[in-house]
Amino acid sequence: DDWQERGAAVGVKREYDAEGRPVLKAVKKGVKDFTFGQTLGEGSYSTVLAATDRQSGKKYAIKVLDKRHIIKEKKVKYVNIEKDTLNRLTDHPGVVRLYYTFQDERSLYFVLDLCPGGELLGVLKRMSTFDEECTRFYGAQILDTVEYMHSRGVIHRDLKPENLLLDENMHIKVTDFGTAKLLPEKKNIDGRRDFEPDSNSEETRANSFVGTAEYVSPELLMDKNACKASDLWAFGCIIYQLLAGRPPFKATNDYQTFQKIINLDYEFPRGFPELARDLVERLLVLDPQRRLSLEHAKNHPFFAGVQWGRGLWQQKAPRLK
Ligand SMILES: Nc1ncnc2c1ncn2[C@@H]1O[C@H](COP(=O)(O)OP(=O)(O)OP(=O)(O)O)[C@@H](O)[C@H]1O
Ligand SMILES: O=C(O)[C@@H]1CCC(=O)N(CCc2ccc(Cl)cc2)[C@H]1c1ccccc1Cl
Repeated sequence: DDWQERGAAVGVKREYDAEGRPVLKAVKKGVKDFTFGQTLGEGSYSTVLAATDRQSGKKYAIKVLDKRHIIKEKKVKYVNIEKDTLNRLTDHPGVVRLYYTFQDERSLYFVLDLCPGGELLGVLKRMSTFDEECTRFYGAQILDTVEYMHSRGVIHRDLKPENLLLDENMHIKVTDFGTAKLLPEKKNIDGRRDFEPDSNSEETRANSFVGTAEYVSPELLMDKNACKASDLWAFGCIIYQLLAGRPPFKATNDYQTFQKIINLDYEFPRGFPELARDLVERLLVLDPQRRLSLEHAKNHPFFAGVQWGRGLWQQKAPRLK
């Protein structure tokens, strides 16, 4: 249907003019502030559309969620987790930025960074495998972003090439935070916000969410709790997949994939680069306590020469060959 017909500027602020008469001022964006373009993709509960802010001309991706469907499928919790997580991850180039949210009677709207490069999975499928230089660049951008998320008390829990989008410079943008784990915030006396250290606290145990079979960590399968190291396990699977063209643990059904994971049943294809193999072997460790930490992964020889921090995000993405 015509998107223009929907919704209205939803937030209003009551102000008073010189004569004390109430003036209603639209303070937020609404559907009418955007011109909607092509459908970029569909999720289980969402449609993502390209859109242009009519006033600034800036292009965005707007994720539209159908309220009735979300309520029917009991996914209201995920909507709030996605919003709260995106509101916590506001200043890193590797995270899809949430600019506005608004709603109308039928839908919720998330105005996000537009990622014209699509999913890293799509690029990998077209290339079949990445060479070491591309794997190093994209691996470093992913790791840099995971470090930022963890520093903000966010465990992604579903890292995979489908959730790694590419922006107009073919740089990484991590997305899909509806299933993230938000570590509780500690109240500091000086108002600084930091987060409880990663703990296998009771509530994590209670979590029923399991990520995508090929990337789920053994600890999540064995005793239900995800920790920051679970994202490093998924990272190891992604590095393997970029170089091998397929994930390390892949079977005909999820149950058999889980069996391979808990038995660490995988092998490297012939010709898999030695340094990358060493990195993957130190990440795909069953015991999360013995798994390579994020800091050690950044310092692994495979990433020798990588400029971490701002420099990583200013350089040109390597040509995918
Ligand atoms: N910011 C974005 N820019 C460009 N394309 C996007 C953006 N966000 C999502 N997409 C595309 O839209 C599709 C739907 O994304 P969405 O996050 O709504 O659902 P999903 O997470 O892929 O599916 P599910 O909800 O079932 O996990 C994705 O496949 C993705 O390719
Ligand atoms: O948390 C917020 O930012 C507001 C608060 C006010 C509000 O009503 N909403 C929508 C709440 C909501 C969530 C899920 C469904 Cl299915 C319906 C309504 C929230 C909201 C508005 C727009 C987009 C997302 C959300 Cl969660």
